[in-house]
Amino acid sequence: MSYIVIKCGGSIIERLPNSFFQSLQELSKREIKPILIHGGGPGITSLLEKLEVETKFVNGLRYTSEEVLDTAEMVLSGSINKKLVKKMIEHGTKAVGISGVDGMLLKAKQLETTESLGFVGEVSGVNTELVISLLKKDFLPVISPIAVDEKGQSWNINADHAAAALAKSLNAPLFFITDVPGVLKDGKTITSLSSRECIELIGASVITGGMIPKVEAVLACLEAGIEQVSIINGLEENSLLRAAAGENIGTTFYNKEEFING
Ligand SMILES: Nc1ncnc2c1ncn2[C@@H]1O[C@H](COP(=O)(O)OP(=O)(O)O)[C@@H](O)[C@H]1O
Ligand SMILES: CC(=O)N[C@@H](CCC(=O)OP(=O)(O)O)C(=O)O
Repeated sequence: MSYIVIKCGGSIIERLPNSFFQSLQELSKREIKPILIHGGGPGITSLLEKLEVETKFVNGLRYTSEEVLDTAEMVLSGSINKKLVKKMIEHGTKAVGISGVDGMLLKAKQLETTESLGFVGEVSGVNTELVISLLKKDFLPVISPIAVDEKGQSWNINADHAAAALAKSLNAPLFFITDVPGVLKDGKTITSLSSRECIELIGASVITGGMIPKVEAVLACLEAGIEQVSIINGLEENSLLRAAAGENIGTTFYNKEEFING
């Protein structure tokens, strides 16, 4: 069985066109099986504001205290995960929502960074058996990026990082669905990028904020030999189906240097 991993960003979850869910339904009937992993950063921020808990980001990653962790888990594994599953059911898809905690789907350890980020983790293992068993029964897994360690401690994983770990463990192409048409420079979409160019664009502060973990995730995938990673606009009608059909939309990252501009 072969797979594609689709990561849907919190930036657009509330605004996804119906064609996105129709595309997932269409893809789920094909031989290459889709798996959806989602974020929900704006939803977490909005609940934290209501709770009057301060929140800050360091290079696109949220500083996660115990209180922030509880809120993130509630929003990601609760409301957002179920909202997506219900939308997919409405479109005829057999969707099953699970968090990275369930069945230790995403095993975590603390993310090592220069500045401590609290309960921000990185994925140290993926229970691919669980994902594959759902797919074999024709369920489409919808995964939230809260992970767990052997002590039963939850960890907040940036959804882009979690998507890369999942794609790497399944050796699957990865599509990031977000609110911009791809990586932008001077207002224009860069259609293809190499690893070297990505690092340069981060260094030059062209890539900032939430685009940093996305590009870090891309680099991890390319390093692991994933054939194709793309960042595409979820607001564009049928963007997912078009990208899955090989159309060159958004920004595509290839691990073969000969396909790369510049
Ligand atoms: N060079 C860039 N090109 C495109 N977007 C960028 C760039 N640098 C920073 N960004 C920001 O990254 C955002 C996407 O990241 P994020 O908000 O985390 O999305 P998502 O929730 O889909 O993961 C864009 O909306 C944009 O504000
Ligand atoms: C550690 C970290 O940053 N976790 C993210 C998890 C959600 C996420 O990544 O959502 P998006 O895809 O919408 O950005 C957060 O707390 O916002």
